[in-house]
Amino acid sequence: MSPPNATPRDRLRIAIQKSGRLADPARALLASCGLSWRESRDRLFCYGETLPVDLLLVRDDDIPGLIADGVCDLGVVGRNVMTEQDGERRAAGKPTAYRELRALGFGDCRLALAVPEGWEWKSPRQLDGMRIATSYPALLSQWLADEGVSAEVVLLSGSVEIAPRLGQADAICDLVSSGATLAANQLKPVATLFESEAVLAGPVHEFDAARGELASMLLRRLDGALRIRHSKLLMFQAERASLPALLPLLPDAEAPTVMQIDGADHLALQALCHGAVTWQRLEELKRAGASGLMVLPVEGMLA
Ligand SMILES: Nc1ncnc2c1ncn2[C@@H]1O[C@H](COP(=O)(O)OP(=O)(O)OP(=O)(O)O)[C@@H](O)[C@H]1O
Ligand SMILES: O=P(O)(O)OC[C@H]1O[C@H](OP(=O)(O)OP(=O)(O)O)[C@H](O)[C@@H]1O
Ligand SMILES: [Mg+2]
Repeated sequence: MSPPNATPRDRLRIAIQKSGRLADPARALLASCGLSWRESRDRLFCYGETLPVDLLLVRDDDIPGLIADGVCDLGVVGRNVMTEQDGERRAAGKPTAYRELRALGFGDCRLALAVPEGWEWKSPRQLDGMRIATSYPALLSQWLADEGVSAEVVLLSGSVEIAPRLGQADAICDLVSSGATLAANQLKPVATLFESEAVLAGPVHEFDAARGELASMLLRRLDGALRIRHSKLLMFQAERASLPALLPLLPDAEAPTVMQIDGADHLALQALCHGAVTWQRLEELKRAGASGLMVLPVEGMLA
């Protein structure tokens, strides 16, 4: 069932971050699915040219709500934001309104609990009666409940790491990637509450026929794009006798295509490798009997 205020549309609308960490990779990924757009003057809306798939450029925090309200059909957002807002909705007695359709492999980070470096950390029970600053109250409260800890959650919308130095909180719970921000604020991570990356989010209900077809096509293209994102096509020649030495060097390759040339023993091979094809790997293949090695980028793939 569609949300009540979803207006009938035959175009698909995807919400992405206007500016920030997820903005460029989200756009690049959708462009690699063959989408292109004409941007409005205010840079808030992009009209799909190659396909009827438009973009809405917004704050990342607004994306789950736009999907819940049926204003957008899909969104690219951090799993952290989606899950936090789902927790907040459920705490307010509202039903789940969106779900993760695909993990997108960028925007990796984790939600961690961090304490002042001088603390001797033993267990979450040390947090009993303490104040913890966070922008993720639902995820933190759930973790505290699971750990049986009774602590005060201090809600901050940003610059959470500074809260202990300002005396606003004893510990913090925030996103961590390199750990540099924690270190700069004399904090150390002691527990990971949640692992995150960017995801494609969609509604819990099915789309109507027209948008359903568009969404299915987009997901098929997206799967192809995600699969080949780090892939290379490797081409080379070898004697048949070298195959037992060569094949173990291609553990990440799909079954290679093997063609005979110049009689039965001289072969041409091509293999789609999903891992890194480094110089070192090429040199190992050469030592194992490969010649005429060529590495080609892969532009697209449809299974
Ligand atoms: N340090 C980080 N490293 C990697 N990914 C991160 C990091 N911090 C956040 N992210 C991911 O990127 C998302 C967007 O982060 P960003 O800092 O751009 O958001 P924001 O400041 O809330 O932006 P907006 O203005 O859209 O509200 C986060 O929700 C998270 O999923
Ligand atoms: O572990 P690190 O690599 O240091 O990254 C962690 C920091 O990145 C994010 O903030 P951001 O830089 O987006 O600034 P913000 O305060 O505007 O969210 C997050 O809120 C942390 O503060
Ligand atoms: Mg935000």
